[in-house]
Amino acid sequence: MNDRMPIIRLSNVSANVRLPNGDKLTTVRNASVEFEKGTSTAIVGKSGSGKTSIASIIGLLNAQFSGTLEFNGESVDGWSDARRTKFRCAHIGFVFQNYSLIPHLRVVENVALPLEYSRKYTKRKMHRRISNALQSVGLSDRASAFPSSLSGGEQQRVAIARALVTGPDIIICDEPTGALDTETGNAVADLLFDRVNQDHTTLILVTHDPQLASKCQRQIIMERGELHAQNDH
Ligand SMILES: Nc1ncnc2c1ncn2[C@@H]1O[C@H](COP(=O)(O)OP(=O)(O)OP(=O)(O)O)[C@@H](O)[C@H]1O
Repeated sequence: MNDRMPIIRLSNVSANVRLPNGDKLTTVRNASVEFEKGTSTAIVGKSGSGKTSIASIIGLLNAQFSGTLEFNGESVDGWSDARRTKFRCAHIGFVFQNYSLIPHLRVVENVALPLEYSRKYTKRKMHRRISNALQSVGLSDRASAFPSSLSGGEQQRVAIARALVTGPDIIICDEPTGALDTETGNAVADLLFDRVNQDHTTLILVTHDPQLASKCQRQIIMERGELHAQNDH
């Protein structure tokens, strides 16, 4: 891996969706941005400005876009679904606003999912990684619980454990604290920033919350699908 190269680079990325009435809506318009390894970036902007859309593209959850997306200088153009999934499992942790936990799986089984998809861990290594991930979010004692018996903050911490369990280079969070009270939200945010500070993880945070955004090294504003740099500090 070349350290001088941005870990993520978007060049002229645009995306459209087709509305039920047949009209075309541009969700991301000509976005060009780079993310350096070990940095934190907030993507802020009004509801409907395209934040989730661009996060989904960067997280390889949506392949329907034009322009170029590169990881460590390699374009994902032409990657098969299998290649995208493999890369996502190995390198990207995604935290969704609504937690997206599987309700009929216990906490431990939810956290195990990315390890199972990647198929490269022995049972023993999986067990160790899951224990460490649950410990890091303070939920070791809830491993056997089902998501419905947990509070919102606990469910979001499980979602973060699931995103962290593979030791990803990149964490993308879509409103990770949106459903949480301030104190719980701060605790969840601390977990994410710890990864940036301790492991040089690259954090991309989609948020409405100016206080959370201000904890990031850089803020980018989205307006009607366009990205605008805000500040670097
Ligand atoms: N699959 C889809 N079908 C129709 N419209 C869509 C679809 N996906 C996104 N949109 C529209 O595209 C625009 C951008 O949506 P997006 O979810 O990216 O915005 P956002 O900034 O994340 O909003 P929020 O802060 O409310 O989550 C919105 O107007 C949304 O309604």
